[in-house]
Amino acid sequence: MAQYTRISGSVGLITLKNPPVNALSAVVRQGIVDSVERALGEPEVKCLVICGQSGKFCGGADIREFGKKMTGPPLIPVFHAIEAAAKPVVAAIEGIALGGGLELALGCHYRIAHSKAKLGLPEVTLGLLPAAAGSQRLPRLIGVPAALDLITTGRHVTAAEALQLGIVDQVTDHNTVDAAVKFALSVAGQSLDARRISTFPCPRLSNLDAVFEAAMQKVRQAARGAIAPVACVQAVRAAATLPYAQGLEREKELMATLFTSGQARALQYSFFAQRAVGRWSMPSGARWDTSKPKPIRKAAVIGLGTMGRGITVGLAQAGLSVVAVETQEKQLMEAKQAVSGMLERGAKKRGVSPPLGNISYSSNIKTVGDVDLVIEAVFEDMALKKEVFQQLSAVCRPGTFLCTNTSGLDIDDLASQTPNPELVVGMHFFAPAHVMKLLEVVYGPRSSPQAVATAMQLGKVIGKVSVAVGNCQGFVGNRMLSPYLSQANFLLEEGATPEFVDQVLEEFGFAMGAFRMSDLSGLDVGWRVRKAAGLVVPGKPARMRQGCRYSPLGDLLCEQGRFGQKTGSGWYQYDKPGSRVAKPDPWLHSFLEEYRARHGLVARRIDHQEVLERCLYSLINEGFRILEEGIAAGPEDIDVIYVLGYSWPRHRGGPMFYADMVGLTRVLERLEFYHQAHPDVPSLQPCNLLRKLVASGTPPIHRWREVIKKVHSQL
Ligand SMILES: CCCCCCCCCCCCC/C=C/C(=O)SCCNC(=O)CCNC(=O)[C@H](O)C(C)(C)COP(=O)(O)OP(=O)(O)OC[C@H]1O[C@@H](n2cnc3c(N)ncnc32)[C@H](O)[C@@H]1OP(=O)(O)O
Repeated sequence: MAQYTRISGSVGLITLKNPPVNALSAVVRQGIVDSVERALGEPEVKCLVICGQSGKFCGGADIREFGKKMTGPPLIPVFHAIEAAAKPVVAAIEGIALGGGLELALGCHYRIAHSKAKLGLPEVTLGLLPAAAGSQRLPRLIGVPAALDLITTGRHVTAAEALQLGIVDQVTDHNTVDAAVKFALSVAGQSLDARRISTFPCPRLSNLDAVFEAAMQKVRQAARGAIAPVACVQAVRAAATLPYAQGLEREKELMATLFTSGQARALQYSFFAQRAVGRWSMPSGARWDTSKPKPIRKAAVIGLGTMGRGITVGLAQAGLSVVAVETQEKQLMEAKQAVSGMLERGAKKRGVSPPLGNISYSSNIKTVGDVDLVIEAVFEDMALKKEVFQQLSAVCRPGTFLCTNTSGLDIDDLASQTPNPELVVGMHFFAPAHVMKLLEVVYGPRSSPQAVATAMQLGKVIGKVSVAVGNCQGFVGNRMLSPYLSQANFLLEEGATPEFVDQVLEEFGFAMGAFRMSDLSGLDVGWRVRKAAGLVVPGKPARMRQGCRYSPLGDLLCEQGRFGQKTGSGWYQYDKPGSRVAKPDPWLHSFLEEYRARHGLVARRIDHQEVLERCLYSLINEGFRILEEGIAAGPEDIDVIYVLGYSWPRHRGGPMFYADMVGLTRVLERLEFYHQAHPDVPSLQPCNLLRKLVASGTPPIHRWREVIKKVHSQL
């Protein structure tokens, strides 16, 4: 709702009340209309102030209303009524003014912001554009280049930047509503002719075409197929070239296309999924709301390689006290320098001082005796990790949580090295660990709910989106990647090239195709895992292992020392080791031809559809297996992992959302088709849960949990 009160005798105060972020629901919109009408009708009222309850101005349109039948007054006429008012209206911006919230403020005659407030038009991140006249008012207020930047990126700006850009008129460190009331009284009675943004001409640009061409090129490059950023540029162009009323028409037309698009649905699903993963549950019934985390004040990181350094930076930046341990003196010195450099660069960016004093370095593992939690980040080798866990069990005080940063090793096996396996969880960070948002928190069968709650809470403290998953080979992300990469390899055997496979996957929206990504991560990583699993038989490049089809192509490249970017060659060639520019490699093409000839394989023409379906549907099929086994609690967990950790295009929601969009019946049919053609590839065999979902009438994704529950109860 919106509450109307009178303060200081002559000020009408409208307070938006719709927790948690005062979103502009139908009731709130109606409340604003009624309050404005009332204030304008009261002769004693000289001016109005609009604010939000609980220190939050407004988080924008109510996203939960999208996709439902629209009721209540639409936003544009509401904002026009405010702008047309004959009495000054001042927005008192505390906390947030985002999307429709900022558009509401732009409809007001003046804007006063608290110094800690954040403002922005993030609609593009939801697959939309600021279609409550934001795309038309903002360029008129701050000029085209700055408006293009804010609207196409959706970034939030601080109150200080908003003041500099001219979005707000004043910034205060004190009570914002008081400041706004004082300000409103000071301007009451003055002419409002120069305060109605819709009447402003858009600031002229001499190089208008060049500015818009450059903006379009920039968003097309960054968008990887997303349509909203392109529409945002088009809407701002309308503001720059058309009268306001016509610009609004164009804004509406562009919004109509976006509003009902699959991309908007995917991005809005992603928004809620990212928040839903915090409400984790385990198959035992333990849940986020019944498991209390222990506060972590002091943590230790063991092993200061690339991952350990990033984790140390993340912990120190979040204000924790960190003991950073590396037993090799030379490596310790290098790590200290690297960590300090990262902290200094990060602090410079944020305009704060680097938290160097939060870290103490040591080459002795015995120095971790008084910490609350340890994150072991030594080399990915089970024997080494076990040794470290045994040492930690001896030196840590009772109750210390022992976490391992691993991308796929057995958490339970490691837990068995300690007398308190309930205190052990996996924390799978993604490189670079201080930058990437994703954290897989992996619980073993003996991990206690409190250990999981503590790791999830710690993830939140250090700014990660944490997803709780069960223990299995590769956990969720890497386990699903395995059939995807296998299919990519099989396609090469059958006649495709790495360039073609990557092109198809990149056109789908991945930042990198399977082969460019493998070259970046290092081909030796998978080679080591396959060796440990007994799949690599030197000198035996046969195409079957343990009764299933196997492609030894990656192993053969590794045997030649082709580990990817770091060695200057892999699936592609590079100018020098470490170079990032992948070039097609004639050597690789002849190698593939010889390989096919040696195995009696005849290259055939493979089309886009086959590449996409075989790579993606096998990955999705593994996702259904993961849900069936209870390794992930719901499809949102998998989708968040893929969007944040594996560059799955956000505007496609994630693999499970994509399956829902394609249609489960279609996915099932195509998997059956490919499995018939390749009966020796078990990952193409449709899993039970997928069949069950189709048999139960292909419910929409938000109802899959009901079917999953039934499957689990029958196990
Ligand atoms: C057929 C043709 C039709 C064509 C035309 C139709 C047009 C009709 C529509 C016109 C509208 C156009 C223009 C306006 C559009 C918008 O305003 S879109 C929304 C823009 N706003 C945002 O994107 C802000 C989103 N929110 C956030 O970024 C963050 O939530 C936050 C505000 C910064 C707060 O962050 P934090 O404190 O970390 O809390 P969270 O956990 O993120 O959120 C707390 C809960 O609040 C829920 N929530 C947040 N924002 C909204 C919202 N705008 N609407 C509804 N709910 C919101 C969030 O989901 C959390 O709840 P839970 O999910 O239950 O945890």
